[in-house]
Amino acid sequence: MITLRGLTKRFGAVTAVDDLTVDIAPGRVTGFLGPNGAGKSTTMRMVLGLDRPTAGRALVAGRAYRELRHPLREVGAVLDARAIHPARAGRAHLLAMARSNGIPARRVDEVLAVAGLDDRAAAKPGRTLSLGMAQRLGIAAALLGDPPVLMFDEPVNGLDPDGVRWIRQLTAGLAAEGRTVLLSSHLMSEMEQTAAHLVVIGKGRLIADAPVAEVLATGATAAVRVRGPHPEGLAALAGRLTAEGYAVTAEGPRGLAVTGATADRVGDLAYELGVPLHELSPVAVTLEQAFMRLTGDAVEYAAGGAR
Ligand SMILES: Nc1ncnc2c1ncn2[C@@H]1O[C@H](COP(=O)(O)OP(=O)(O)OP(=O)(O)O)[C@@H](O)[C@H]1O
Repeated sequence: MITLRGLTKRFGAVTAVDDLTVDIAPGRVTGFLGPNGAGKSTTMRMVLGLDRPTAGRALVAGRAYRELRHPLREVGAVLDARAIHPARAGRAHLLAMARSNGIPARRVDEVLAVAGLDDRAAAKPGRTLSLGMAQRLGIAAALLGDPPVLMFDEPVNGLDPDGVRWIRQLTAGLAAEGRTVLLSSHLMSEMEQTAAHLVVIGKGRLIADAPVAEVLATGATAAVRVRGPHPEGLAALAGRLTAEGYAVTAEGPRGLAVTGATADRVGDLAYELGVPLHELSPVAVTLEQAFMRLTGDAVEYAAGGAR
């Protein structure tokens, strides 16, 4: 279990993480979603004691990282797969880690096997590893202490389809063993098949904490297209919808696009107002749109922007 309570981190004028309170439960893969700059990495760094919270707490199994007696056995993480020793071979790196943490050397072979690194790959110096191989080595290191809590920052970044499939199977297996598994991503589509539960943040704030299906449903029912023969009737309907807090845009004189409302609600209001409709259809939104809608004005960098 990872417990965040009022977790806040400021860097000068920038509030990277803003009063985040959420529990990351064991036994399922939780996707940690948010646009670039949302504060995902900073949150993970605070869980690992690499950044100190400005306020609030980040706990693993009820304790701050620095209070953990055997940190490697409590939480494993890959924050930056490329942060590996350039000259040292993977196996030597893992052996050194094991030795300094009182973990038996045979565990190195176990985690290399789980990570799908054969003897040849494990003998290569870090700088010669592909990103996919470096990811696997990072994951092997995270698993070394057999920890009940695992955190991977953007684990799918730069992986080929086989690598993506492998990450999915691995993380599902780790969760099925009862571990807490937190994976960050800025892509909703990526998490759809990987995570069971989503924690969505934007500008450091919690936006959603719900099962994947629920988050998707929020987006999928959120747009409705309306057509009717009488522009004045549609204008009245648009006024009523706006008054109820829905976003309405005109699509020509005889059409409306309504965001945030269900087709049922729009249909009921049209009936109440006596406005005839010729079309009332939920608009299928893509996962990315559902995500953008959720994060809304919380997007710090527009799509296709910097970083
Ligand atoms: N050491 C730092 N000093 C100053 N600002 C920082 C520092 N680390 C992060 N930030 C800022 O905090 C905000 C959150 O960054 P963070 O890296 O946690 O977001 P993220 O959701 O992980 O995004 P990304 O996927 O792009 O890494 C950003 O505005 C970032 O510029």
